[in-house]
Amino acid sequence: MSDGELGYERAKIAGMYERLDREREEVEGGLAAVLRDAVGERWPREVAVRELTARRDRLKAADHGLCFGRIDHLDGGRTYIGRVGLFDERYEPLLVDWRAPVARPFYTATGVRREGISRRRHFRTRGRVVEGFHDDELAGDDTALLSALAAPRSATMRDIVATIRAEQDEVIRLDHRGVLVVEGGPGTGKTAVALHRVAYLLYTRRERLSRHGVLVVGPNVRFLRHIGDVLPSLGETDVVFATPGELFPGVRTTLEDVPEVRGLKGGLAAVDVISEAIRDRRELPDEPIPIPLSDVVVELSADLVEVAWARVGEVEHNAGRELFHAGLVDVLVPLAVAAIGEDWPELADDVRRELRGSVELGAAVDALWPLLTPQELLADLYEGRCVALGYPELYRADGWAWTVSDVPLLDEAAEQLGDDGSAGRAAARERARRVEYARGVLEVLDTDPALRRDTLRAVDLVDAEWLADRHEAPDHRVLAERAAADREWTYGHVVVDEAQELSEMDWRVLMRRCPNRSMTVVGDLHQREAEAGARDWGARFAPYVDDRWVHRTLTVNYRSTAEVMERAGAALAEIDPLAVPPRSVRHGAVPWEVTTADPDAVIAAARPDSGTFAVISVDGPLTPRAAKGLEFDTVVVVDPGRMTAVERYVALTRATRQLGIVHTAPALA
Ligand SMILES: Nc1ncnc2c1ncn2[C@@H]1O[C@H](COP(=O)(O)OP(=O)(O)OP(=O)(O)O)[C@@H](O)[C@H]1O
Repeated sequence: MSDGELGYERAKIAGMYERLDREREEVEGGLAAVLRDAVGERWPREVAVRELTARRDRLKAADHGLCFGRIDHLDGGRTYIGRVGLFDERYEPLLVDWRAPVARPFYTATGVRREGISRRRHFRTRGRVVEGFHDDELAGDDTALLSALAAPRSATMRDIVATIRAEQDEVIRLDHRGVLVVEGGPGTGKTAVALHRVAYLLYTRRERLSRHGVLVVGPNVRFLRHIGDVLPSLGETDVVFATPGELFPGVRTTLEDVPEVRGLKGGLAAVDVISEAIRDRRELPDEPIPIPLSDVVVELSADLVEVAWARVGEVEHNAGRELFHAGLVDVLVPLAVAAIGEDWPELADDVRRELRGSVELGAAVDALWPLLTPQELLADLYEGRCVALGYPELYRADGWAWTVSDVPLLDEAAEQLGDDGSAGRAAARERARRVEYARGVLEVLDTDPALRRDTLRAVDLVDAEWLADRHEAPDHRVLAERAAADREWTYGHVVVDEAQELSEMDWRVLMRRCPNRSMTVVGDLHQREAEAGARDWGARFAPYVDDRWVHRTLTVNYRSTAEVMERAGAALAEIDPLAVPPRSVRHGAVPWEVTTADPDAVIAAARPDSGTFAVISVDGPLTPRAAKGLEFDTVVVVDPGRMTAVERYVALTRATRQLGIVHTAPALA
């Protein structure tokens, strides 16, 4: 990036901002003129006001990162790409809206399919100033690939658009609307490919995806940080990144259960455990509960409660409370009428009304059929109820200390509990109140004698509902924030990385979040550590999509050298003697291996002056589990003999350049 070129781009983009400001002034002027216009027809005026307001808001929003990219066409032409389209005075395009067809190669061209462009330029801006840019030269040959692979890695993954290979390109563009499983050994680019597929889909299916967003699920926060830079650099922001421990709004956890409990919570039997726990919260009274009415006291016995239970039928627990309440009223009315011993026509109706409003009966409903949140249900289950229900292994002293495997159970509980409808009723009441207020405002304006009949009146331009909605505080959060905070949000596409680790219960959550089943699932069954994880993709997806899922394999390793992969081969053979390791495209240093009583000294000596470095051992600092999906230029693996075969395979396949192995010898006495 030369200074001259940067200066050129700065001037170019400053010119776009000038044009943007001018256009904004024009739109503001136009809007003011329409609002002043007292003679035009009502509807055309209203349409003009709405259109100009929308255009003004769009131009305002474009201020932030107005122009973010440029593509150079093979015929020598250039196109600048940004948030809105702008023309110069001669109607030549100055900036092209990113949604226009001509902008497509910015998102979809790769080294394999250049789509008529030779270069893609990404601008980095702060406010209105261009701070710098970087280029993807779409050379499409192996020199570019090999130099990219040989370059030292940083803490975050870069995008690989410039050097994508044919088998990867096919996956990125695959036109399959359902579940796509991408499998491949370590370093085959599964993660990189899944992220580029997101960028591609965000472009080609933008209608749907810009409304619903995309969810990317990765194994841990460090991994999400590692990959988080790839998508924004491809120009996309409607994406929520989450670990499985973050999929239930309001709960964020990285705590883990012991493997035995993880297994129990991960299997489908957990669905029944939740149902049992809910049923167990519906109580029968030990003693009859007295319900005083004005003329008599009736008693609510266990038998009567059972009759009311039976009337509720199959509904979600919280929604069932209202039916239970109504059922109790039904069974108590004849009892009360009989106890009063008189009979006049309105008596039953009076008693019914009184029972409905009875504080004592309301309290009885709360005690016998309590309103429950998912958190209350599970905490109570873990803190003791689990023992009585026959699941003592679920016991923990602090029921609220959430673990990652609790998240799908909380979600399941939320589904089975449902809501009691109060939030919806409150929202409807609030909107009705706002509309009523707006109607009042309009009436005041309309009857103002100062306004003559032939001048434009407020009611000519707006109605009460429009006015009410306009004054509702707008939700300024970007899609990703709104989606992440809403348990019932459904995404247009879901990407799952390290998918072999997810349990059956995790998949239930993800399928709920993605009812259209548009998913990119990447993983490697040979790297599965979790007991409740996947052994077979078909079995995982059959309950949701039968056999209508598609499988692709990536076979080339872009991370580790042939020498590193050869050393990792024994661990793979232990996991699966028939497995074929991915083929490396590079050669490099042979891994070193030492046995020592002083591993710290060896590790200190192995630390390179530059490049990323990690020490992987079962005791940390980086465990094999936490190292999943990550990579470093130099890796030292300590005591692989203390690891399971899968942990060893994961640990030994993290290095891009140099691998060292340290075995700790017992210190001499
Ligand atoms: N076509 C490519 N050009 C340049 N680099 C590539 C290409 N494909 C993959 N890479 C690089 O190879 C490395 C490994 O990719 P990635 O992490 O996506 O692999 P993975 O299959 O997800 O591995 P793991 O199973 O270990 O998680 C990354 O640094 C990625 O940028």
